[in-house]
This record gives sequence, structure tokens and C-alpha cells, in this order.
Amino acid sequence: KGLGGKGPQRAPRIPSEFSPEERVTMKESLKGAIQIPTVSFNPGEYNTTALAEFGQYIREVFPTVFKTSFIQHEVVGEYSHLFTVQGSDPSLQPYMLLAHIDVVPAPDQGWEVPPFSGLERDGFIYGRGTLDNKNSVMAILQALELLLIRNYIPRRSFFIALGHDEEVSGANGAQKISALLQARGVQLAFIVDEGSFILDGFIPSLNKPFAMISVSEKGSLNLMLQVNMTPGHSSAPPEETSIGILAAAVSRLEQTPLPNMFGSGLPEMMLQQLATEFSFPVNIVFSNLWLFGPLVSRLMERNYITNALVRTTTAITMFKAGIKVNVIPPMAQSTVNFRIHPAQTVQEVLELVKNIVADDRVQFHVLNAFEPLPVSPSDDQALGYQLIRQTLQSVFPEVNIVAPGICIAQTDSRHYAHLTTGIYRFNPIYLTPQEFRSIHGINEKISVRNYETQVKFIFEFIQNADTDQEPVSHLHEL
Ligand SMILES: CCCCCCCC/C=C\CCCCCCCC(=O)N[C@@H](CCCCN)C(=O)O
Ligand SMILES: [Zn+2]
Ligand SMILES: [Zn+2]
Repeated sequence: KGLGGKGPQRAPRIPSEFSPEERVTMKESLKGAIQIPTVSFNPGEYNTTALAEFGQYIREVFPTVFKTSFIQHEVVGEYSHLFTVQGSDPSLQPYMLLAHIDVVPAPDQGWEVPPFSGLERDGFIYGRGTLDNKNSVMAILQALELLLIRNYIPRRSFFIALGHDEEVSGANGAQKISALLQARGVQLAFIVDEGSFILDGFIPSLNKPFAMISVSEKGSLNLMLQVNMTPGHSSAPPEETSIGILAAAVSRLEQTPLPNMFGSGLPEMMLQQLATEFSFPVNIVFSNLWLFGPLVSRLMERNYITNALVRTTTAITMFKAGIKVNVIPPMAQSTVNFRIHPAQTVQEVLELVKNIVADDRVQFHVLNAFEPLPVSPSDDQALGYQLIRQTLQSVFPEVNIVAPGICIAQTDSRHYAHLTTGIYRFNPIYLTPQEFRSIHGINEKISVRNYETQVKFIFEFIQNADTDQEPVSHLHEL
């Protein structure tokens, strides 16, 4: 299954073996990157000093990348970086590797070590950005640096785009890079971005890890609900206040989950592909979803992570009301963050929400919205998907399950959707449910081993992408 071909690769293969000195350098470089607090607070509100420092830092630790004649480096939107690596064979369509430099804030509370210390403990490097997503920023540039030191010359051109505001929209980074590439007439064979992992321990009855390559991404809707009422003296209150009305409205939303969409897409495909890995009777259940679909969909709802795969989720994230203890509040506002399932649209979610709230006194203001992303191909012809599979086989021979999935969060790749039909969100590192909770949470950390393997994966991936082989259909025996 997968990549077949017209002939062998032309360039000799460079083995992904790194010296002890190189291994020390790569982990120290990651620690240095973590120590630069490139925090995004709000759209347009970033630590610009840190972002500028980060730009200098990558020049220092990856000198070969910056001095190689066939690599063009551009700073876009002041702090984002675009590298154009010119391949020797213009007949091969270029691809792009994405990552982001910025991180979400990390107050010290609850951390075992300060979040911007980059300290190493028990084989782990701690800090904000170690999983999301400086690991990728550094691993991509590190792998390229190591390849260039070994006199590597790529055949297939590729881009590396490092956004500086992914955590707050991507409007000044990814969107500007995307516009630049579009103006240059670039069309990409595929994109690889963050957004999924080799999942370890996410499905209770599956006792081995599996690689989930996210081929779609949920949309989002940030909706502000507002209630205005006549203010007055609290000594003679009305029957209902703006706070009471709005609290009841958002409570109805929380108590009424949006429809379970299981049966209309990717999670079913994923479970069917995983079915043979389970023992009886789960294998029978997953391979006969036409019969057991309703049961499985209810089971998926019970866990908050798998629940996010089967429906548009509702999260009440902000509530603001009241101006003084003895004043009937004139206004109450609440913001609700919906993550939209790929089988629904922003408009459909809005209609459902209005029907659930069912109160004319509540006004709805769409703050911003983004439709779910189309499903990228994962068949034998899908070059990006097959290259990830192929590289997984050699770097992680112990991982023998690869399945397409949905990214439940948003990534910068959504801003490049008009440049390619193949967007694959996948980080080549192991992730446990506990580590999942550390992303945007506390004690985010990556094992040195995981990071080294991520560098190795990219080192091999870049070479695999040089093949003049094209994906071919799997020929079934007659
Ligand atoms: C049956 C197996 C179930 C597995 C379920 C999935 C496990 C989840 C695995 C990985 C998800 C991690 C996603 C990491 C990427 C995070 C990207 C991010 O934080 N994006 C932000 C962007 C905000 C943009 C401004 N609106 C976000 O989505 O909030
Ligand atoms: Zn991220
Ligand atoms: Zn994030």
C-alpha cells in the first residue's frame, strides 16, 4: 500500500544518525527557544521583544539554514518567517511545513518548574511551547540544518512557514504568508502542520499507540450573548434581571449539547480502520457500525475528548455583568465558544443555538467565525498522507496503526486552504491524555527522546518527499 514508483531516488540517502554532540546541541537549542517568552495575549497583543529575539535566536542556532544559497528567508508581518527551499527538480510540486513561534500565556502557579525556564528533569524538557509548538519550529529547522551540514540538496522545493500569532488568529502571520504565496502563484502538493499526535492511552481497550493524522479541522464560532434591562434600585428588584435571563440562557446551552454527528464522517472511518486491533467483542462492534453505530456514538459522548470528535462543542468562556451591589444590572454579556463539527456549518450552528435559547430578550453578536475545513484525501494517491505513513514506518516501526482523524482545535493551516487540497495535521511524537491536558495547561513538557525522534522524523520526511515516485493505487490481487 502507498508509495510506488517509476524509479529509484537519484540522490544517495543520508542516514538519520546524529552524533552525541549533535544530540546535545539539538536539545540545548530547544531549551533556549523555550526560554524566550513569545506569548500571544490577544489579537495584535504579543510580546514583540521576545518575538524579535526569537528571530535573532534562530539565526544563531541554525547558521547553515540562513547562509545556504538555495534557501530564501523572508520576515513577514514583522515577526513571522518564510523559508523557500529551492529544489533541483522544478517538475516536482512543492510542499510546505508549518509551525508557530508564539505560545499561550503561562502563569507560574501549578508548574513544577518555571514555564519559561526550559529546565530538563528526568529526561523531560519543561516549558510552555514544548508541545505547542516550539518543538515543531525547532525540529523542522534543526532537521534542515543537519541535512545541509551533510551537503543535502533537495529535489522537491518546499516552504517552511513559522507564524507568530497562531494562538490569537494567524491574521498577521499565516494569513500574510498565505497571501504572499498566492500572489506568487504557488500551489502546494500538501501541507504538514501541528494538530495531532501518536496517541497513547486515549482509547481504553486499545493497548497500543496509534498515529492519528488529522485530515480535517473543526470550525469555530465565538458568539456573544447580551441582555439589556432597565436599571434601577436593588431594594425593589424586578422579577428577572439581565444577569438571571442571560445565566438561564447560557445554562440551557450548556445543558443541551448540539446534535451528535456520529455517522457522518471521519470518526467512523477511524474506528473501522482500528477495528482489527481490538479483541472480541470490540472488534466486531467497530467493524459493524451499521448495526452498532448508535451504541458507539453514545459511548463516545461519555468521554470529553471523544465527545469533541462527534459533535459541535459548546464552551461558555466569559461572563460579564453588574456595576454595583445595589444597582439592578443594565446589561449582561457572555461569550460562548463553539467548535464546529465538519458535518455542520456556522449558519446551522447559529440557528440551533437560537432555537435552544428561545428568548427574544437575548441578542446574538457573532464576534468571529470560521467554517470547518474540508476533508483532505487519505487514499493511496494522497502524496502527503502516504509520505507521513512511509516515514512513520521507518522511524516508528512499533506504531503499526495509522488512521485519519479530525483536529479538534484550530491551526494556522486553515489559512492556506486555497493553496492545496492536502492538509495533514500531525506531530510525530507520542502523546498521553495527561500530556494532552498540559497543552495550554500546566507542566507542558517533552521528553528528550520524543524531541530527538521528531527531528529524525522530519530529517527522513524531507528526504522521502524528494522521491520522484508518485503514489499509486494499491493493486488488489484478482
Ligand atoms: C479516539 C481517539 C480520540 C483522540 C482525540 C483527539 C486527541 C487530541 C489530540 C491532539 C489535539 C491537540 C491539538 C494541538 C493543536 C492546538 C492548536 C491550538 O491551540 N489552536 C488554538 C488556535 C486559536 C486561534 C484563535 N481563535 C485553538 O484552537 O484554540
Ligand atoms: Zn499550536
Ligand atoms: Zn495552542
